[in-house]
Amino acid sequence: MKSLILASASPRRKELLQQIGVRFTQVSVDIDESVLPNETPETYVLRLACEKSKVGHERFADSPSVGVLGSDTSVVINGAILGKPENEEEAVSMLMRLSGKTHDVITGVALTILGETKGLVVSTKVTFKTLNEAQCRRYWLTGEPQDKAGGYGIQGLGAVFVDKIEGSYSSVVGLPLAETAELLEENGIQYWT
Ligand SMILES: Cc1cn([C@H]2C[C@H](O)[C@@H](COP(=O)(O)OP(=O)(O)OP(=O)(O)O)O2)c(=O)[nH]c1=O
Repeated sequence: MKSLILASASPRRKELLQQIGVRFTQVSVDIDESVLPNETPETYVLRLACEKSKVGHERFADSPSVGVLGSDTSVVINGAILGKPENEEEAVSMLMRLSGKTHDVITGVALTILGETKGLVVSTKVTFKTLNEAQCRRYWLTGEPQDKAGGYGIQGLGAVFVDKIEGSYSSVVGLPLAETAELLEENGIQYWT
């Protein structure tokens, strides 16, 4: 049987993969997440997902049949990529940019196995209610925006900002489950075990 490694430090990706009954081990990998000049958001998240998966796989060079899954999530509004906010001002400005508008949450997923890396990108539309600055500052104090793309968590306290979602909920949280299950199955890794 082929085994799977999740190359991620994210507790949410771990929970999502557990949710569909995949057996795996989690390892964290550190890569440079800077955006390259002229890189589109889709190319960016796919490149990072592939890098996380390849860097993770290098650690298992002796076992090429081990599958390594990497993933990356970004929030995109009017073509601009929003990563994780570094401070309160950045978080408030990100959230006010998303206020009353529809943005895309894009997640890249990649699997490296037997010397090959296969990847995909899933895009989901999220529409925010109108927010005010005081609310965004109060939200920052909860500690939730700090480690999340776009500065919010749909699965947590940030759910109150969301008016509508079109597409994959799990992809917004960090791992599109339907598409990931298909990618794993095509490569001989089971879910629902
Ligand atoms: C929009 C949104 C993002 N996020 C999270 C998903 C990702 O974990 C994070 C974006 O950062 P990523 O760089 O994609 O992932 P990560 O640093 O958490 O983990 P790793 O690189 O080790 O795999 O934002 C939510 O949890 N909820 C949301 O609603």
